[in-house]
Amino acid sequence: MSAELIDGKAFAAGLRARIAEQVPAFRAAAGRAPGLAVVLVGEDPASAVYVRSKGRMTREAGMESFEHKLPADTPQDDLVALVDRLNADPAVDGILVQLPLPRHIDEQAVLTRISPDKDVDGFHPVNAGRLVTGLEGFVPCTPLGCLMLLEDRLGDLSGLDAVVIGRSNIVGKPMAALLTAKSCTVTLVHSRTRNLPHYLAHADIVVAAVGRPHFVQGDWLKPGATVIDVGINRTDAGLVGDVDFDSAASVAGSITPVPGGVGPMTIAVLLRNTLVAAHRNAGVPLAADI
Ligand SMILES: Nc1nc(=O)c2c([nH]1)NC[C@@H]1CN(c3ccc(C(=O)N[C@@H](CCC(=O)O)C(=O)O)cc3)C=[N+]21
Ligand SMILES: [Mg+2]
Repeated sequence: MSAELIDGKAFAAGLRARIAEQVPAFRAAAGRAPGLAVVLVGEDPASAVYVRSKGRMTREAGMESFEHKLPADTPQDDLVALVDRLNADPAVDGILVQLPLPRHIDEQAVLTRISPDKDVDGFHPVNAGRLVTGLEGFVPCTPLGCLMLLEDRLGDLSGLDAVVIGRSNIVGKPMAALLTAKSCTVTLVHSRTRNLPHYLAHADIVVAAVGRPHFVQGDWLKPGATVIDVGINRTDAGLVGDVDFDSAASVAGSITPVPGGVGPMTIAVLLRNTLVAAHRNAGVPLAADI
């Protein structure tokens, strides 16, 4: 191992502390706390763990957490009706509907129902459009967290070659848009890409979001590259990323671990987006950029 570790867990703790520092000013100006509503449908144990830690960290930051747990067989209309009530509730600044949803529910029908101004996940097509056109909106938490780690490590990203692996709406596509906005030369590769190592050989930045354990090999990387591993794969050996950590760490300049890398950033950015939403929704300017 010669790469430096990018400590996402520590960075996320610092970000949450900076958010918590700004909450009292919002409370004083608005007369209420910023509020985040989290909706969980069904009993998926991993989802239940995430939702619990989101609630705890929301409260630790001084914000209000509204948790809605619905049975797995909840009709889509009931879920949509709940989203409508949360859209109309002035105590709720951000709404997160935990994914994946049970199979009988049309995910897009639910996500597009969330008011774009409360869409702290940044999954609504209006916010996706705002991101690619450079308008103010909400950016999905995982790619924004990756960008924060990259800028902390590398400073100005302008002119760097970036390869994003994976083209999901949640990570790959918004990540490519963010890096493009930061003037990187971005290549988006995916499962149908021929000769993936060809593209990686030139990449100063690699963001891996493929959902395949240990997929990215160290000998594909440019020596000194900065590697961000978005993968959360549960295997018999525990939680592993999309990057083959041991081989990658001997070639990369710096690399995020799994766990302790991108995952904690996702929740910290969710709190950041919620604080930003609260200020926008209440018409209270934010004192400092976070
Ligand atoms: N509407 C919605 N928004 C999401 O942002 C969302 C979602 N649905 N569904 C599930 C995925 C997954 N996700 C993670 C959040 C934190 C960690 C995290 O904190 N991971 C820790 C360890 C977790 C563990 O040990 O299991 C780490 O990587 O160090 C991981 C994954 C948010 N998601
Ligand atoms: Mg793919």
